Amino acid sequence: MSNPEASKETCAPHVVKEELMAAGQWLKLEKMTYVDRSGSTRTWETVKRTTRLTNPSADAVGVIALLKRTLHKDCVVMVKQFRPPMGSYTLEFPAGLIDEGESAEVAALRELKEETGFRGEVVGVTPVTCLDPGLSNCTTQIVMVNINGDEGENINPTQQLGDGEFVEVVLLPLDEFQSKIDVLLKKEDIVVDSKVYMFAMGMAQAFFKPMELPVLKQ
Ligand SMILES: Nc1nc(=O)[nH]c2c1ncn2[C@H]1C[C@H](O)[C@@H](COP(=O)(O)OP(=O)(O)O)O1
Repeated sequence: MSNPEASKETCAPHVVKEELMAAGQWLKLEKMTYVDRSGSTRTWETVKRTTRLTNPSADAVGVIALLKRTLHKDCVVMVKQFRPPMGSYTLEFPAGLIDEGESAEVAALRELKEETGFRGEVVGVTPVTCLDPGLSNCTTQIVMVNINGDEGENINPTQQLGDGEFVEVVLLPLDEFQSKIDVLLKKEDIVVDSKVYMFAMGMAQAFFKPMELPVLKQ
């Protein structure tokens, strides 16, 4: 199939100018001027964090933490908190900004301990991923963590919350993750993070779809 737009392509798109429109302590709004692939100069309004680090990791980490306990189902450790930009409570993975010089793995274990009290062990990490690239250049790395729930400090976990932080820990069984989230959403005025719900749908497919294959139904 021929693409009429292809004949207009003259160059690789690139940013030529970033102009500050407004700035606060944590965020700034910029007007970015860029050249698109047809060679036309255009602008784009962009939100950026003022806290962007010089190290190569992402702005923030999200933590998929699995709590593993003897004689219990594996649970995903979630956090519920009031988020001012949403004007409501949200259901999210534990998360937070990466400090200068910190790796994503170290930041993940620190944030998990602070927000939930659990001590975990890293089992996987994503590359730097974008969050909402039409709005912002904000990035995150998602870190997979296992928690030995039979271990001393994980039996009675103690949060280490800062001033103004109010975080409720919510444990949801991994094998019913999506349905338990759906129950919470029906019961409470709460918004779920898209990463969480995508993970839940993926887990539901992984758990239940194989059983729906005709060959396994007999
Ligand atoms: N966009 C923000 N506005 C603020 O007024 N304050 C903000 C913003 N982003 C971060 N912060 C503050 C809030 C905390 O005091 C620190 C650290 O946040 P952290 O816990 O690392 O991240 P979140 O859990 O995502 O809030 O930054």
